[in-house]
Amino acid sequence: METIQLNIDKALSSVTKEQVFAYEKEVAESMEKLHKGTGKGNDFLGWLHLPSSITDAHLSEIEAAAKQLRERCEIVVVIGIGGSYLGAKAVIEALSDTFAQIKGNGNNPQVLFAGQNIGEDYLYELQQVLAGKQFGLINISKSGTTTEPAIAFRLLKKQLEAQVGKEEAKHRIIAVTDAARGALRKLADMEGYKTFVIPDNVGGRFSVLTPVGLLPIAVAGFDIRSLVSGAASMEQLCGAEVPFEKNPAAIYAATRNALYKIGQKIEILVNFNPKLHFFAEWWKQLYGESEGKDHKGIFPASVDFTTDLHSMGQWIQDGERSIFETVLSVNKMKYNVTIPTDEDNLDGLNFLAGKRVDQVNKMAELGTQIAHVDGGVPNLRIEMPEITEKYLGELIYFFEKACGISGYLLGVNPFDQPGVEAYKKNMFALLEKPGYEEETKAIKAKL
Ligand SMILES: O=P(O)(O)OC[C@H]1O[C@H](O)[C@H](O)[C@@H](O)[C@@H]1O
Repeated sequence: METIQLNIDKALSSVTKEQVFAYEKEVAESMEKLHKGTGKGNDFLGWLHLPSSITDAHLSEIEAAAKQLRERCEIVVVIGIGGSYLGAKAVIEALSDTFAQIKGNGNNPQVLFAGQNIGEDYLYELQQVLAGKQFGLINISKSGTTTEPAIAFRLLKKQLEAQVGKEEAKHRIIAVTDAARGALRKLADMEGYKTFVIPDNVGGRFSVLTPVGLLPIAVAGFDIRSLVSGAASMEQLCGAEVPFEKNPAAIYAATRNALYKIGQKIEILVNFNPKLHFFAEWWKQLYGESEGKDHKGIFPASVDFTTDLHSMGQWIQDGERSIFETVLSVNKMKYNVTIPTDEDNLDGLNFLAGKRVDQVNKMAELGTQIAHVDGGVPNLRIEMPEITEKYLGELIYFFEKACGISGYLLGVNPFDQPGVEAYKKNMFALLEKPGYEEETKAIKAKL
């Protein structure tokens, strides 16, 4: 059976296999911390066995709720930020027709996003798109108190109720939030919205395989069962009992930590397929929030190739040698486009006539790998047979498991994010939120 494959051969000019394998014992200890729940942040390990424990009944409930929205709505707006946004966005973008918003999307509603920014023009333009349309809302917030989605929900709830009335609006709003806490839970219970629970022990950035990701993905018309089963097969392949050298999550965690140790402090997730752009955004939150603390951590960056070879390519080839690349490589394209021959051949490209576009892309990929490795950029490669729900599920779990191991190797708590509160505190102080009087005074003195 085909699965995603990790290959670290082209990183081994910078670190030796021995340096990677020297992590075997520490990886085993990290793995034990995860599986026995004895490490830091052990109240957030609900993602570890999530794929294998999702029940058929739970998936059916999500599918039924998705069906309700699909039947009533031509547009569904998913409201959320961070972990309550990026997983669904990543999977939907990866699986969708790139031009679905122009072409239409068959029987599927358009899925749009809000609450992931505080862009006034973004919200205005979204409201204009929704005017006169049959739309619905999925409001996602684990804490139920995050400002960005709360502002978006306030606006769009009002608009929906104005367009279809309060009663119908109730059937078009679904809330995904904590079982008991937070303003969104209170509001949903008061208004009588259908709700789904984000388990207490699953942090936002690890929540894509809960209704946080599964509901929007199902609304968009994709197969959540296949996504979950891909993740479940990776749960086995990255299990605690799988030996170090055969365990892709263990090898990835060890390699990136070995590279970090020798000064490669930036990891660039590379794709050669624009559909994976938002997968990298999801990955950046996963690794950035998990590892960037105590003044430590690899900085997770991303590029889309070949696009960014024409902008960032120079830096990567020739800039400071503090980076390594992890390339997401997709074997098989969905469609077949052949380069035509041209009588005049003014562009000199007739040597490519008859070749598929992807053949050119693959040679760009190979050429880039060789150039970057020659230029001193260690290269890890993850091969994906094709972009399907199953392989995305595998990739998601692989990165989650490796992230847990890697965070423990680094010596941090991979499951908290205390640093993100600093801007919120200042923003509330500047906006003179009741209860922030002291902070307001203090921050105004700094202006
Ligand atoms: O789901 P929510 O509670 O609204 O949180 C949404 C996001 O914002 C927070 O500030 C955190 O940095 C993220 O880890 C989280 O995923």
